[in-house]
Amino acid sequence: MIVTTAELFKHAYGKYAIGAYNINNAEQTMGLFKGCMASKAPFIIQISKGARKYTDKLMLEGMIRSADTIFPDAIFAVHLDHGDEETCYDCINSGFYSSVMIDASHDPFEKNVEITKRVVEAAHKKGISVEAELGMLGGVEEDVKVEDGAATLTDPAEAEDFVKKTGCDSLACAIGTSHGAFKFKGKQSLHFDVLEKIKARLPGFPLVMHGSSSVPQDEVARINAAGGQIKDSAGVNVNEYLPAAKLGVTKINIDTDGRLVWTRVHREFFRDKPGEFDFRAPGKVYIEEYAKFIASRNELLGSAGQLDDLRASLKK
Ligand SMILES: O=C(CO)COP(=O)(O)O
Ligand SMILES: O=C[C@H](O)COP(=O)(O)O
Ligand SMILES: [Zn+2]
Ligand SMILES: [Zn+2]
Repeated sequence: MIVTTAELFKHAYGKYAIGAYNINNAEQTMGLFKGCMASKAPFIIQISKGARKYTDKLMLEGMIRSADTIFPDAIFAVHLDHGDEETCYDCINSGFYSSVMIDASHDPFEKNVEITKRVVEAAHKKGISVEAELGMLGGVEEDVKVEDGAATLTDPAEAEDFVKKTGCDSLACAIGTSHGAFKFKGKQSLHFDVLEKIKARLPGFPLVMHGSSSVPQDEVARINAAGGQIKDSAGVNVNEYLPAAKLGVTKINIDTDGRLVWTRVHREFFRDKPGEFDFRAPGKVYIEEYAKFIASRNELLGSAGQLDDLRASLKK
């Protein structure tokens, strides 16, 4: 069942975070649904602009509709990840997405407000939730690369002002994470001090953490042992997910880790079976491994086991 992110956040706020996972193909979709069903967790399917171009946006829509039929107990939102204004309107008008992200965080504050406000107006007319972003994460996004040192943490006073001015339903904040597999140099922690200040100014308001992959070092070691060359990678400490959730982070975005699972499975598979050429053989392994990974993340986010209680609360 497709619901809005606002409905998911209402149940999760202050208690646990909903995992937001990107999908691009059928194997990822199957693994995601299987993992969420095994761990009895609600979830958010994220669709990036890149994913919409990879096969076709309608292909993704078809896969998700089919998964919804195959797994009738699933409760999830369909969310556009890092949208520009035009893509937001396309998703809002599609009648399929239940949530969009307008990411104008690279524009000056007033322009970000202006653009976000327009998207909120269009989305709310159709009952669709809007995530906006303030502050700048480091690392690589689809169209932009934020150079080392250029990332800026979200200013709590600006965050309060921004939410009041735009009417957005949730806010992606920069609290020290970045996209991709190379987040930190050395050991670093999230900026819980900033998060606390944002929560104090926006009590009860759902916050979003992008760039939350943990980049498991055992996974990277296996990839490299099977011919990969991923150097100096580092991710978020998984023991910081729940403390962040208690401070109002209701959505935690994890994409890179899933790509690492894919890379490990396929590198090891073809290393060990060099004569194999049926792509379904490694594909099957990947679906099961991705499902296991998703279930393990839902446990860490606290969303595991919440499905029945959420279902009951949605009926009220
Ligand atoms: O924020 C993300 C998607 O919007 C994903 O972040 P990661 O690169 O850490 O997985
Ligand atoms: O934030 C970016 C997400 O990880 C999606 O990545 P993508 O734009 O390469 O699909
Ligand atoms: Zn951004
Ligand atoms: Zn992101």
